[in-house]
Amino acid sequence: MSKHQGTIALFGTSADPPTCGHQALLEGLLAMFPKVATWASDNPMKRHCAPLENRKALLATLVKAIANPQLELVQELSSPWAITTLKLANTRWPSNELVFVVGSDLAGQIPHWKDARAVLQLARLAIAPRQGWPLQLQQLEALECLGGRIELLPMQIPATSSSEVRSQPKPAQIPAALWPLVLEHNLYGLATSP
Ligand SMILES: Nc1ncnc2c1ncn2[C@@H]1O[C@H](COP(=O)(O)OP(=O)(O)OP(=O)(O)O)[C@@H](O)[C@H]1O
Ligand SMILES: O=C(O)c1ccc[n+]([C@@H]2O[C@H](COP(=O)([O-])O)[C@@H](O)[C@H]2O)c1
Repeated sequence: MSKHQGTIALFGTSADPPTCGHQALLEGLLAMFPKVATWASDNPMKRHCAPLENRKALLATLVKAIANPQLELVQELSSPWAITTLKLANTRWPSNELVFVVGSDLAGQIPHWKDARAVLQLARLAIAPRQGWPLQLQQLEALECLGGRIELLPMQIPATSSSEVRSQPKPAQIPAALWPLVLEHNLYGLATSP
């Protein structure tokens, strides 16, 4: 029996915009978990560029392009607060084990999230490696001190970042399937980039 049988991987993202890194992360999760749920959310620690409606549409397009029945956009889970998302997810899937997935750049900030201890109680935490953000022992210890049950995901994800795409056009970091929407709504200045 696979150790992840019955587990649902939860992956929330600002998706401002989704990059090839988000795509690789979702595809990596699909190889490991029987079900993956994703949604676009606002982040209380960030100022977003595109409205949530546009970011949701971009992520929905990426999900459609990945075309795997194990992957679902569950936008109803969207909240700036992980605690709210996890309460909704537990109500929706009361019998499944839940794993909240983040990149290693977020490991250090999770103890400062709203109701961090409760967040770590409601789901296990899976950490995907992000290039340039090596996990530090103190970060893992701080999470474990709060009751975190942590899994490190063996994945290789390209070093893309949404903020890099926003600060300078980086067409190669945008998944091919997103281009029609990006051009239609003239998002991120990419319509006019060379
Ligand atoms: N290239 C990547 N490698 C590993 N993890 C990633 C990568 N891109 C995003 N993530 C993870 O995916 C989740 C959603 O990230 P988000 O949508 O904020 O993208 P981002 O590139 O980090 O955005 P920004 O640059 O605006 O901070 C976070 O948990 C983040 O750590
Ligand atoms: O709960 C919090 O305090 C909190 C603070 C920052 C980020 N989050 C969540 O972290 C996930 C990833 O956010 P982001 O912006 O890195 O894509 C997303 O689901 C956010 O709602 C949650």
